[in-house]
Amino acid sequence: MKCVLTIAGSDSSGGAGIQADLKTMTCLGVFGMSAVTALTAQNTTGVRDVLEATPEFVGEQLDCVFEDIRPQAVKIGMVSSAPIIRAIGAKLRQYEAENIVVDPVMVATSGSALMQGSALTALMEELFPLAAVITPNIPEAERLCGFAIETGEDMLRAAETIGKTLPGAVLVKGGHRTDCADDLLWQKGQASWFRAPRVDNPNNHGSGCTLSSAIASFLALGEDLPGAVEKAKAYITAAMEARLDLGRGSGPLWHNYAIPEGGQVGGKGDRT
Ligand SMILES: Nc1ncnc2c1ncn2[C@@H]1O[C@H](COP(=O)(O)OP(=O)(O)O)[C@@H](O)[C@H]1O
Ligand SMILES: Cc1ncc(COP(=O)(O)O)c(N)n1
Repeated sequence: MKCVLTIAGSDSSGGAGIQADLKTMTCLGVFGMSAVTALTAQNTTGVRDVLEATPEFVGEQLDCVFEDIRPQAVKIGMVSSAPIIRAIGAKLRQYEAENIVVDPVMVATSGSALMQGSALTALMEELFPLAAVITPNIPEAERLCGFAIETGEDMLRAAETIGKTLPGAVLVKGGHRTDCADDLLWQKGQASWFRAPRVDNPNNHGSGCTLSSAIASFLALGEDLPGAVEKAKAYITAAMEARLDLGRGSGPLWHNYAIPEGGQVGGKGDRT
């Protein structure tokens, strides 16, 4: 069994954060584990409140996981403060964690800030150097490269600018474009596009969380990075095409689209 750890925030509405990560991992056939950095009181319309874990408690969760069940990949999502980020960096170095995917979550789709302003420098200094890949969306990539991104050409320049500062790779996600949903991977000086038509579905709550945990899952299963991105992209496109429509705001994806209606176990079981 391949095991994957998510280090992220909890989303009470179940579509993003830890909940999206564990659903994704389960659907992709790996054993999911979690270290919770913060509780959020949120739903599809927005984030109402955030309660951070202490850095010490985040560290304790990581000790418990690594001392017992070693993950073959780690996904990092919402990490809201510099002390929490430093605690995570120290533990991941101590345990020589591998296949680390960092989703630099800054602002929720609904517009609420999920990271303190002062935490970005810590994220860049402590966690980016450990990452096999970082996965900024367009607004996050704009903050990292310092210029506006509108076209594919801009994405290429941004990926190159950000990629040059990293030992690992960068995947600039195209979910915020209006003409397509193409993502761009920049790895070792080489660019690869992962293209997909835009799915006409306003429900994209948790799409970045889902993509990054799918990449981590496929890395744990033995794919190389381009292979993991390709399979993760196919998974998220299908989960979006399944057109779940829940909540009053931007709703969640249907992670379980490949599981038969009624569930895999029990569900519509025949009773004779
Ligand atoms: N409407 C859409 N149609 C198809 N793919 C999409 C759509 N919106 C987002 N995606 C894909 O979802 C993934 C997450 O991207 P994005 O929504 O930009 O991340 P974030 O949630 O961090 O803002 C990417 O692979 C992106 O291309
Ligand atoms: C706890 C938590 N983590 C991350 C996100 C970002 O979600 P999205 O993928 O929609 O940007 C979120 N809304 N809540």
